[in-house]
Order: sequence, then C-alpha cells, then structure tokens
Amino acid sequence: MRNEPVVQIESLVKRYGDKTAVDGLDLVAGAGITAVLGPNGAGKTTTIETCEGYRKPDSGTVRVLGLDPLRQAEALRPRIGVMLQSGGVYSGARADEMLRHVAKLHADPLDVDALIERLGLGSCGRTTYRRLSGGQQQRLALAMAVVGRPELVFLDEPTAGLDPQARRATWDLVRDLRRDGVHAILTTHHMDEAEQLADDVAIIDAGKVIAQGSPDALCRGGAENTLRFTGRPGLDVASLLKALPPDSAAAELTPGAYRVSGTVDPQLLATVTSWCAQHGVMPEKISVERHTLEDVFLELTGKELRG
Ligand SMILES: Nc1ncnc2c1ncn2[C@@H]1O[C@H](COP(=O)(O)OP(=O)(O)OP(=O)(O)O)[C@@H](O)[C@H]1O
Repeated sequence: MRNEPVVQIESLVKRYGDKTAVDGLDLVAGAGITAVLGPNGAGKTTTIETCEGYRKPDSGTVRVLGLDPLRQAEALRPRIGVMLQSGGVYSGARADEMLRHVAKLHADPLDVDALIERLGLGSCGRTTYRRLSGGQQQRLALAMAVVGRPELVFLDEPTAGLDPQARRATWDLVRDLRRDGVHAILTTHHMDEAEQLADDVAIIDAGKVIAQGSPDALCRGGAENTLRFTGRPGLDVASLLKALPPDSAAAELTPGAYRVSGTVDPQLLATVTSWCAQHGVMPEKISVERHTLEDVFLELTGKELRG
C-alpha cells in the first residue's frame, strides 16, 4: 500500500454559472476504498469528474496518484479506471467485443472470460450494448473500468438498479480488487454499500466535506446511541435521568416503554440496570441500538439519501 494519498483535493471550487457546485472542498483519500456519500446535488459527481480530468476546477488543487488530472492526463489515464454511466459507449457493439477491445488497450489486463463469468455477463456476450438490460449495462461498465487492472478505480453508483444477486457479485469483485491492492473512490446512495465496502467514508453536503472517517468511527463519534427497555409503566424518569451522565436523555415513550439516549456504553448500561435494581424494577427487553451510517448521515445533513 502507498504512503502518498491516492486522491488529494485542496480548496476545490467549481461553479456552473451562478451555481457553486463545489465550495472549497478538501478531501484526502488514502489506500483502500473511500466512499463518497451525499444528498442529491451535493457536488459528488462534479468532484469525481474533476479527479477524472473531465472538469476544470475554478480554483483549488486536485492530485490523483500524485498527478494533476488535467496537465498530466496522459500519465494518469492508464493508471485509473473510470466506470462511466451508460454514456461514451457505442451502442451497436457487442458486450464481449467491447470488453475485449478495452482489455487490449492495456498491458496486463484481467482475464476477460473470467471477468464476464464473474459478473454474470456470460449469457449476454453476443448481445449488442443497446439491447442489454440496465443492470447488464451497469455490470459491463464496471468490467470495462477494471479490466485494465487500474491502480485506482472510480465507481459511480456501481450497484444502482442491480438486483440483490448482481449487487453481491459486484461487491465481491470490488473486495477482490481491494485485496489485489486496487484503490477505489466509490459514490453511492446505499449506506449498506458504504458500510460493507468502505475503509473510509466522506460525507459531502453543499459542496464541502462535512465529515470523514471509517464507518465505525463515524457511527461511534457522530451520533448518540439508544438504549431501550420495558418495565412497569410510570417509572420516575426524572430520578433515572439524575443517575445518568449529563449528556443523556430518558423518556417513557409509551406506557412501560423507556428510551435512554446519550453515550451508550457499558457504564451507562450498568447505571440503568442498577437504578432499576434500586427501584425494584425488572427491566425487560433491554436493547442497545447502534446508530447506522444512515442515522449519522441524516443527523449531519438533515436529508435522506436517495433510495
Ligand atoms: N453541467 C452543469 N451545469 C449546471 N449545473 C450543474 C451542472 N452539473 C451539475 N450542476 C449542479 O451542480 C450541483 C452539484 O451537482 P453534482 O452532480 O456534482 O451533485 P451530486 O452530488 O453528484 O448529485 P447526485 O447525487 O444527484 O448525482 C447541483 O446543484 C447540480 O444541479
């Protein structure tokens, strides 16, 4: 694995007319898989396309594998893989021909037949691109992005519209690539995808990175967790609250159903059960809910991810 960042973006600004799509964005992506999450219009695609050399920044610097994607495009292109969304493909060509053609452009391509098999494209090799289903086009785009064994691959919503089986095949392939030392920048609207695949997650909102960290660190640090228990209705919640650390909250949601939120750690669990013991309460159905990336995202951006 490399020491130099895979992608390094400093103070990136990109405007379209009056619209500031990217607003002084800083991002350092290290080795492995970095997921870029953000609500619609947050500036993800613009940022990624700038890294791929398709867009010129208004200001700021972008380095990909240490290179400037515009001025050093020739040196960079063979080292990266880009998963294009349907565009840029001649729709009359056969799927297998297209993949073989792309493979020949590279010095040490992956085995095309194995890749076709892997992504479940075996049955559609002789089909022209325009006749492939949306999901098949998606998988072919992924195959074309990775067949040249790039050092870094940009995956723009790689599983959008795929059925669960194709989704899992895609995840397995991305994991295998990672194991082989391929780095990836992944945009996705699927939190479970980021949780499954990413070493690092950057959350973008309104053209800026507003949080970054491993899925675990974001879930632990960014949000409070919740402890729920049931017991006799009408417990003295104010007394329970007094026993808890200052950042906690406690409420009886429906008669006999209690919720405690705050920093839910083993100590807090012990405090709640010991308070119950002191008050002759047998807490039942105790559960601790760990916040998901989805919760963190919602708290930080106030927005739901597109489904
Ligand atoms: N070519 C363009 N001309 C004008 N405005 C644009 C253009 N491309 C993007 N925008 C605007 O810039 C903002 C950021 O768009 P961008 O596509 O980068 O966001 P995104 O996070 O990728 O969104 P999505 O999740 O919907 O793909 C949006 O408000 C969008 O409407």
